[in-house]
Amino acid sequence: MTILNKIIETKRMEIKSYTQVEPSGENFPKKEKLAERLRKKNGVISEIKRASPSKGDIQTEVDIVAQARKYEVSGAAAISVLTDETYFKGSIDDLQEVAKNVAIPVLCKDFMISEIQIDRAKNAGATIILLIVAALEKDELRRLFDYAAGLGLEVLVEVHDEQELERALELDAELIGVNNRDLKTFEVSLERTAELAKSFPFDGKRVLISESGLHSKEDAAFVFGCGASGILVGEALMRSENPGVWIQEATVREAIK
Ligand SMILES: O=C(O)c1ccccc1NCC(=O)[C@H](O)[C@H](O)COP(=O)(O)O
Repeated sequence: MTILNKIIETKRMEIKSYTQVEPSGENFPKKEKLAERLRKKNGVISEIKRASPSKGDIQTEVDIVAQARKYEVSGAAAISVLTDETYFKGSIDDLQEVAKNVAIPVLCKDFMISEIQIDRAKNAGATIILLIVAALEKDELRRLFDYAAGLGLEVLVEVHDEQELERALELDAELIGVNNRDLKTFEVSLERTAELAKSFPFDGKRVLISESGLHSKEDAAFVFGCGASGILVGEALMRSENPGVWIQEATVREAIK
């Protein structure tokens, strides 16, 4: 069984205990659309990642609000918050804390298989959700994509190969993420972004986001050079002594489109 299958199996169990989502009543700072931000200027989607299946604990005791503020003031395009508890030690409360305290787009990074998770994400202040093509049947993907869009959320559709890219394009997704991490072996290769960029329709509407395994400004330059408008970075920022400098160095050559 792959790690993705294992996570989805756990998720199916977990969501059984989710009850109807009551509106939180929170007033979240208004946020721009990520797609619009990335069309204007390449950027870093900066992640709050306490732990992961591939790396174990990364920074479990992090002050997430302080970390999110560092990302925001350094010019991050958006903040991604891992909300999965079992494998990533995150929570929906982490998401809500971040969304209350920043005015840039916030991605709920989880393994979505049901509308109730999307309701929870929206209620906790997310402006973007993730849908992983490999985790969903065709009709489920369409249903969840339309549901999120109907709530005014942006959807980052994650792909790993050509067939999945075709499915993302069938949805007319604007935010398409290429995950450089093989979820079967955990092997990371930025060549995955380079390969899929060859068949990516750079039409001014869709934006390509390179996800995972980016550790240096050279890595960032490589995928931006392939046509990516955004990079999604977790571990490198969480381990960095100065994540703000990391973000600025990764985007310095990308300032003008
Ligand atoms: O990070 C993992 O080990 C992982 C394993 C299985 C499924 C998903 C996983 N990560 C989720 C992510 O998408 C990453 O957190 C994100 O792309 C950032 O990656 P990185 O910069 O390599 O921390």
